[in-house]
Amino acid sequence: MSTPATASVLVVDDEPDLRTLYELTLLREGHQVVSAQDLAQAREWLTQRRFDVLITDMRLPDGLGLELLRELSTSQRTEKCIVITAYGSAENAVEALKTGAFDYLTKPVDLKQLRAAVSAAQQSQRHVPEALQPGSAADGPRPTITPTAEPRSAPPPPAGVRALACIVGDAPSIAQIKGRIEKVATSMAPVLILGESGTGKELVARAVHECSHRAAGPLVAVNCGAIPESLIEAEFFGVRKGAYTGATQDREGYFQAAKGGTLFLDEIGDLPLAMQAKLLRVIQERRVRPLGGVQDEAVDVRLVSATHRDLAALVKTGEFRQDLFYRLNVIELRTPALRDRREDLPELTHALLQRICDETGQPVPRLSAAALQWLQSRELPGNVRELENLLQRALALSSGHTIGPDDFGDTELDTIPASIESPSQVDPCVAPTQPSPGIPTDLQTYLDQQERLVLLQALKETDYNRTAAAARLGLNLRQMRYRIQRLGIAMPSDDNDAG
Ligand SMILES: Nc1ncnc2c1ncn2[C@@H]1O[C@H](COP(=O)(O)OP(=O)(O)OP(=O)(O)O)[C@@H](O)[C@H]1O
Repeated sequence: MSTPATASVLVVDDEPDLRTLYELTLLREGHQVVSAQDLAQAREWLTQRRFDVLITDMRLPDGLGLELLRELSTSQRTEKCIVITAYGSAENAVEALKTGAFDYLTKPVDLKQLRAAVSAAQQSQRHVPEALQPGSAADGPRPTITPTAEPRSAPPPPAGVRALACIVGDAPSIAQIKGRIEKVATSMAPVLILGESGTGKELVARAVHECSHRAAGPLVAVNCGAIPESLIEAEFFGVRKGAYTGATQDREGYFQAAKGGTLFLDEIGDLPLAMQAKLLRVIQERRVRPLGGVQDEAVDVRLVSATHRDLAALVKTGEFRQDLFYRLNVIELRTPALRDRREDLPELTHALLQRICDETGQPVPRLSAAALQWLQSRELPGNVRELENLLQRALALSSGHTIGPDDFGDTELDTIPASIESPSQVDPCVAPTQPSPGIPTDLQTYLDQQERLVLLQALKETDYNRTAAAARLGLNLRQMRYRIQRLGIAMPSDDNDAG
């Protein structure tokens, strides 16, 4: 097997000049390179020996480069494939990734990106025991690619195993998503995570990152719905000193901060249209230009996006760009709603209690059978987040070593005071009781509590329609969502943004 610095590479391109250029570039990096001018020659090489990386042009005289990818996949070979596509050909790039390409490059190929892609592909090759490696050069060339007994990938690294373990549950839908995370983690293909609020989309994004060869790099998580529109471009692409009054120094954007790692775009469905166009350009060109900058910078991130909204429906209504959707949705992962995996509730409850107590340093109480039954009887439309909130509340209210059904009290949505104006209705720890108005001992907590009550009342009165509740309070939907998230308000349904 190659040392980490040296990869064995097969380059397939019918243009002799380009072949030479790629070969020289990679040889200079210390890689071992052989080349082929068409599919037939490439197949011959592949029957003779194993490579770390295969770089192939999309269009070849005797067929499409994708045929090689399919053959390698059928034969369970582990070569990482990089496909070179024509400039602006989004369909080809997406098809290549869906066929299992590790990455793609667009023509004219930037040699720096070529080097980076080969090195990333090489790093993502998991260690395979020498004995399992196929393809000694003993046999002569044969026209088909040799299947091997080699598994497609070894188990994920320890951080990946830990991240997967954080996704609690044994339901088939959870087992399936974990399996898919492991499978997709080793490619550069963009991942789109879909699922209701509170179903663990962020946990899934983290697991994709931790299982990937980019795990040593940063994971930068961005809530696209919470950034004020006027700041969004600077936040994503960075700012050069002097770009505007107040820009007194260069500042990195999310793309720069995530270099070598993963950029997690949460609530991607809330990205304004103008920003969608800019994001698309960055994905296509793999370059960003900071605000006020004169030079583009190469982008080296893997994109993982998530949303609780129906992106395909947003595409239909023109709220989300189809071309961007197509680009982000190369690999789709769906997190199941809690109601569709009720069997996981006991295990989840136990794991969440353990986690909350670890964080607060308190002993883990026992959950009585009646308490578990009480939880089982709830609808829990806010999914695992709602379960977590309920347990937190029960822990705060329970006095003994056991949590009983009474410790859950009334659910918060049932206990909104008739009038939100009376401070006597709020927690006495943070607000003074009547008749003396006094002053709260923790102003921020007091204000948060007041804001929470106002929001809950507005939501309740509008049947939990965020748009209507926001209008009642003189807020826009973006501001409303931000507040709901900041204050951890569990919503009964995810589809109530409209009208
Ligand atoms: N399968 C799970 N196992 C353990 N904890 C979970 C699981 N799913 C969700 N959680 C916990 O529930 C809470 C909400 O999860 P997370 O933030 O990942 O949800 P989300 O789908 O991203 O929600 P939103 O769409 O509102 O951002 C977190 O504290 C998370 O750790």
